[in-house]
Amino acid sequence: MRTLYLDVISGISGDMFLGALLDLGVDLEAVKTELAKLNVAGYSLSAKKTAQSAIFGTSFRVQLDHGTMDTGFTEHTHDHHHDHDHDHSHDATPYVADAHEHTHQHEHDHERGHHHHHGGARHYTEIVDLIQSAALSDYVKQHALAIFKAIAEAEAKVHNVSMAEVHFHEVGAVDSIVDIVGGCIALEQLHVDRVISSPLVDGTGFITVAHGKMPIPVPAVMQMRAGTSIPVHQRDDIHTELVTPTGMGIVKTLVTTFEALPSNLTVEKVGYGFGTRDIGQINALRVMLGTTAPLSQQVVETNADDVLEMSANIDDQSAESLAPIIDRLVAAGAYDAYFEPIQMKKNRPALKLTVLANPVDQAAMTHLLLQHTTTAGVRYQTLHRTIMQRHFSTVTTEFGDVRVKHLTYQDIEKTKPEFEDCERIANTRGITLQEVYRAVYRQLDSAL
Ligand SMILES: O=C([S-])c1cc(C(=O)S)c[n+]([C@@H]2O[C@H](COP(=O)(O)O)[C@@H](O)[C@H]2O)c1
Ligand code: NI
Repeated sequence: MRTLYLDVISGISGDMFLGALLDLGVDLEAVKTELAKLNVAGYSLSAKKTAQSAIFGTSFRVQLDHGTMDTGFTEHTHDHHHDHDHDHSHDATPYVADAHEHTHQHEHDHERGHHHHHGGARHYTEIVDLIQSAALSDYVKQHALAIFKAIAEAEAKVHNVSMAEVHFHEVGAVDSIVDIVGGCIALEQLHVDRVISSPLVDGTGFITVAHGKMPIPVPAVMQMRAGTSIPVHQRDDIHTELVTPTGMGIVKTLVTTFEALPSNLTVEKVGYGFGTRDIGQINALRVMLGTTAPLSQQVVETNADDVLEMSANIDDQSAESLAPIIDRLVAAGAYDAYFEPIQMKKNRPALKLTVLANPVDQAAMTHLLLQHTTTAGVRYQTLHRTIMQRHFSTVTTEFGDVRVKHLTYQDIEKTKPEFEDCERIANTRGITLQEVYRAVYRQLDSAL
């Protein structure tokens, strides 16, 4: 299963997220090509390879063209570094107050005595239309819309307005659209099956935006935590915002579990997406891209371990809608998952779902169980077990290479050709599975 792990060492914003994915190798030109399918113009993107604390990563920025914003307004050029860089007090995001009350504090406007106008503001509903009508993939549309919805719901609640009244003013609108839609495009290109995250880190204190001083976590971020158990650790030595509303919207929508880097994840790549502000330490979102090999193909060096057994009795869900949970649990790393027919209270024929998993995956498995079944609770017990050590070798036969599993316990040894390899060869060569097995054992015997 292809996994993206967010290591939120110093917060997360929209451009840190996209920067980190670009750092993993996503092609910026390909992202630009997809973004061009949106009816948004007047911006350019840059992704610079740069260093912080001698660590190289990617600094991704959205730059609005001078006087060519898609809004038709030609007020100012704004190189928009909203993440972690609010000294200029430019509130870039969801903006909900009456436009005429909002005085833009950007220096260009101050110099020219401009009152910021919001003729270019985009309502949440317009952004939804913009995304829905674009020729983007369903994956990108669904995920981007879900992120915008999470942010707009939080903004609506914080400012006590309806969703339809939430609007993103011109700079913030382009920036958020590019960060969010671009992030989803990048994610699709990485073919990620799941996104998991470390607990989040935010700062403390207050930041100044156009509306005044906002407590950290900023209200929209705090609101998005309502009804969730998203873990956030606040650093009392960092007095600025590290998690922006866009960053939290991305996390809330995409992340399925918050946990330490899974022990069975084979990390293929590490990427860093930089924020702009100097926070006295590396200011980056670190991401790891990796895969979890099927359990039967993992090396085991021990003869004993603990296994978590989880179960739930279910009497009110159709067999049809229950069945997919097994594949989801196994894809997320469960050793096994299965149903047993049972008889429940009120004479109801029902199913008992049992999951065997690594104890470190308890949170992830629980989340999947509660999300995809009707059960209101899950039972746990930790079991001790004896297991055979497991190693692998590759045997070359006249039909092709076959992986072989070697199991050992004290004086006991077992050897088993990998079923998937034998099955593939049997199918492509038009021979029986037995013929492939025999060819493998001939090679093993001749090596003795
Ligand atoms: O403009 C508004 S209404 C606004 C509200 C909030 C709330 O938390 S409510 C926060 N902000 C700040 O704007 C910038 C940009 O955020 P991005 O999500 O675009 O990265 C950030 O400092 C927010 O805290 C603005
Ligand atoms: Ni403004």
